[in-house]
Amino acid sequence: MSDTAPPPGAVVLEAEGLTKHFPVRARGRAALSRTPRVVHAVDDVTLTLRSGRVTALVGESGSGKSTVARLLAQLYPRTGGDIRLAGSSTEVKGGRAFKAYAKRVQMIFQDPFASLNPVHTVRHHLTRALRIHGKPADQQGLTELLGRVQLTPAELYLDKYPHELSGGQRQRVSIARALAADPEALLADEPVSMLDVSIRLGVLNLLRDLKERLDLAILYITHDIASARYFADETMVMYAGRMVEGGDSETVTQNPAHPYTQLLVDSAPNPERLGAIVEDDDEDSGEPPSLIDPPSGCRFHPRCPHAMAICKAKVPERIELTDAPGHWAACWLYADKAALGEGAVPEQAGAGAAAGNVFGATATATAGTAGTANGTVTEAATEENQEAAL
Ligand SMILES: Nc1ncnc2c1ncn2[C@@H]1O[C@H](COP(=O)(O)OP(=O)(O)OP(=O)(O)O)[C@@H](O)[C@H]1O
Repeated sequence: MSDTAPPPGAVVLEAEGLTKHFPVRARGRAALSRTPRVVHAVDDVTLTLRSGRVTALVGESGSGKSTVARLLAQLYPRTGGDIRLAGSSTEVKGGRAFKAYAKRVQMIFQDPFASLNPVHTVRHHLTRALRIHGKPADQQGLTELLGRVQLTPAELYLDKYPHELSGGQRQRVSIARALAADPEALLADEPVSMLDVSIRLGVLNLLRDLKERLDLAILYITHDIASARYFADETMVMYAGRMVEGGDSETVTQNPAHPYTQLLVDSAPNPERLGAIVEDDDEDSGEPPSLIDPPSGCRFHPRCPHAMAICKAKVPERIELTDAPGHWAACWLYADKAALGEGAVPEQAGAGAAAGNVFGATATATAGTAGTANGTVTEAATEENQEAAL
C-alpha cells in the first residue's frame, strides 16, 4: 500500500452526472440530417468507489459499463459530469497529468492476452511498470510483485512469455503490473469473463484478498449478477446507459427493486454454480434499445411489465428505499403514487397498484448494445493509452 493510501472506507474515486455521447458518422439518408447523431453510451451516472471495498457494475452487453470504466480511467474525454479523485475534480488529457492519474487509478482489461505484449517476458512487463512508477525494478521488487498475485516462486514465471502462461496466470501478471503503481483504485473490466470457468473463482478471490490487504477501491464490471453477490460489497445496475439501482450487494441481489434488476436476477445462474457466468440473458424476449435514439423517460419502459404512463414521459429519479440503508432504485414504481397522479396508471395488466406506491413498498423520493445502424463509431477504444502509461 502506498504511504498516502486513504483509510478503509474513505472515498477514493467519485463520478457525478457522468455522461458520454459518442458521435456517429452518418451514412446514406441520415447524412442529410442537420442534427448530429450520437450514441448515448452513458448518461448521468453517479457512483462512489471506497477504499477497501468492491463496487460491482452490472448490466447486459452494451449498457455502458466499459465506457464508465474508461471514463473513470480518463481514457476517454467525457461529454459531461465530474470525476473526483480523493475529492478533487480531475480531467486529464494525456502527458504527465495522465501518468500521475494512472499511477493512482489503474485498469485491468478483460483479455489478458491482448493487454500483454507477446514479444516480451513477464520480467520485461513488470520491470517497465516498476520503473515508470519510480520503484526499484530489482529482483526483490519483481519477486514481491509476483508474490502479491500468488505467482510463486517468481523464478518460475519471470522469464516466461505470455503464450507460455495459462489465462489465469496471464491475468495475474496483468494485475501485478497494475499493482506496480501502488494504485488506490483498480478498475477491473470483466476480469474473469475470458478465463476458464474453473479458474475464475481463484482470480476473484485474489482480487478480494488484495482489496483487504492493500485497501484498494475496486470497480468490478460484470454481466453476472451472481458473481457480484459473491464478490462485491456494493452493486450498481446499469441499463442502456443509465444507472437503475444500487445498494449493498446482498440487498440488490436478494431483494432487487427495479424490474430490470429482477430480470437480471431471474436469468442469472444459481450462485452454487458461480463461475458459469451468464454471457447473454437472452431468456427474456426483449432487446436492449438503440442508444442512438433511446426510449424517452425510463429507458427500460418498452420491456417493463409494470410500465405506467409516467415511465414513458419522465426519467425516473433515484428513490431511496427503506428495506436497507443505501438501497435505491430509479423507478417510478417506488414514487409516491399520489404525487404521480394520472401518470401512475399501469400501461399493461399485471402492474401492482397497491396503496402508497405501486409496489406497496416504503420509499422516499430524494434528490440519473446500441445499434449503430446508419452510423460508424468515430472514437477509437484506447486501451493503448493506459498501456502507454504502464
Ligand atoms: N468508441 C465508441 N464509439 C462509439 N460508440 C461506442 C464506443 N464504445 C462504445 N460505444 C457504444 O456505447 C454503448 C456502450 O458500450 P459499452 O462497451 O460501454 O457497454 P458494455 O456494457 O461495457 O458492453 P459489453 O459488456 O459488451 O462490453 C454501446 O452501444 C456501444 O456500441
